[in-house]
Amino acid sequence: MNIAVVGTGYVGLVTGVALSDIGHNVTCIDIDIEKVKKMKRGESPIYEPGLEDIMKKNIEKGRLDFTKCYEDGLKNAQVAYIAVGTPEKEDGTADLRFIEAVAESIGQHAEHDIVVVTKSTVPVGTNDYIREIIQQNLFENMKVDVVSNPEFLREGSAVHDAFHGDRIVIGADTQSAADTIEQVNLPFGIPIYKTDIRSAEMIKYASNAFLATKISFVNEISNLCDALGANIEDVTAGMGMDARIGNKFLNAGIGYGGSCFPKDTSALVQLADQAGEPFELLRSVIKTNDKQKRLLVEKAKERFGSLQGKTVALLGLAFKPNTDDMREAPSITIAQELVLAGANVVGYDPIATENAKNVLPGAVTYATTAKEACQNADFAMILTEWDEIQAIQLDEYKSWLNEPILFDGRNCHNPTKAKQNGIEYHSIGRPTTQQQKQPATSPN
Ligand SMILES: NC(=O)c1ccc[n+]([C@@H]2O[C@H](COP(=O)([O-])OP(=O)(O)OC[C@H]3O[C@@H](n4cnc5c(N)ncnc54)[C@H](O)[C@@H]3O)[C@@H](O)[C@H]2O)c1
Ligand SMILES: O=c1ccn([C@@H]2O[C@H](COP(=O)(O)OP(=O)(O)O[C@H]3O[C@H](CO)[C@@H](O)[C@H](O)[C@H]3O)[C@@H](O)[C@H]2O)c(=O)[nH]1
Repeated sequence: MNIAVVGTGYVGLVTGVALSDIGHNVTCIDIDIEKVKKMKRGESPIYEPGLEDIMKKNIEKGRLDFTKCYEDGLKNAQVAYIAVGTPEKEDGTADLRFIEAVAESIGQHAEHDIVVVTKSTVPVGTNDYIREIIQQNLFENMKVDVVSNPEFLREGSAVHDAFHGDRIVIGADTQSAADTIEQVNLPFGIPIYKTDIRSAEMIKYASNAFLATKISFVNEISNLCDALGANIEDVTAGMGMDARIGNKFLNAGIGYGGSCFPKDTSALVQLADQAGEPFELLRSVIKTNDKQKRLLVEKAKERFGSLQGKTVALLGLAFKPNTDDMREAPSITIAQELVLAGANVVGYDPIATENAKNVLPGAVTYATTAKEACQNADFAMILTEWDEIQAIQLDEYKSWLNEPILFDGRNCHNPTKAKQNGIEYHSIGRPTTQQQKQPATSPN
């Protein structure tokens, strides 16, 4: 099938590349001309493991192309995917201005019947709005169907997820549109779930809100473990053995970040308010997450009294491993709090440093290796569990840091081993080594 994909960010580019890899002819449209030039050369503008190889392969096979021009991109397209950003507005609602612009452009340039598929995460009801905008902009009367096809890929494993996702959700209000998009996706061999448009839109928000809730829940439990002397890893291992709970997405840490959970939880809270059904649980999830992002700095302040003049190495800056994405990374809040407390902050990330420079406070300096970040630092904080950072041996910290003090926001190391290595080790929901704790006198 001939397909246009509008927007070539993390979702659009991966979608375009994956659709071309299963045999479709794909033209990706983006307004960013520099990006388009780069992609035409087979270079990915984002860091996503495995993406560039498949991209190059399909460009060479003549199935994948890039353009800035809607007219060219839509000329032969039977299907057009919308994959532009839906960032958070100041009031927490989803900003639909990129969606509106794309819908207008599709309406203005569509030359024949077309199925428009929304991959972007959009509030319930938005696909009706998209259809309206397209129809208002059409030159002649042609058939435009809209389909909600939310995306569930995770950054860092986006290529794997595109080919091995758990489900493909297709929300349509005509059988023919649903069938067309089912046909497009059949070669992936992923289970397809068909429903109506509004339910499909809601599945996306509900899924992200549920996953965010799981993380805030486990973070609250980890803080209780800290206070009561239990170990969060043993607790989640025991919880996860219950098939109804499941053992995934139970890692306590420094809060969720990224381009999706923070904005999508806020958007759903706003949507719920507008619908007259306030979502108090989700409000608490967000509040817990904001608190959790500050936890490591609170622990450091408790340990040192004052952080004035202390040098801190931040290891890992991206919101999760295997991505260069810094959107809503907990490292932003942590670096801000540390700078505010008078600390000298040295950051290191294997991939995200250039993006970090745009969002971290100007006072932060950057190292090119973890070792360089730690040398002359009074303590280190692990913020992103990159393989490379997890692989740093405890005795290396001991030789690099001024004092062997480590705050591990991702529970990468074993507290017992840290103690054996003479490291003062603070982590999330697990015993701190080399510090006296008062035993609780009564469980009540
Ligand atoms: N990033 C993820 O992991 C992820 C996963 C699932 C769903 N989503 C959702 O997918 C959508 C896209 O997210 P993203 O992270 O890929 O966004 P992104 O910001 O990385 O990319 C958006 C792209 O759209 C382009 N663009 C903007 N306006 C345009 C226009 N008028 N015409 C053509 N191109 C235009 C931009 O230049 C940019 O390249 C969002 O709604 C997001 O919530 C994201
Ligand atoms: O047990 C866990 C799992 C994740 N996280 C954090 O949660 C955030 C999000 O992680 P993850 O979900 O792996 O990455 P994303 O790329 O943001 O993917 C989420 O957001 C996407 C955009 O909507 C969806 O498509 C995906 O299904 C959904 O997992 C990161 O900060 C992680 O560190 C935890 O703290 N503990």
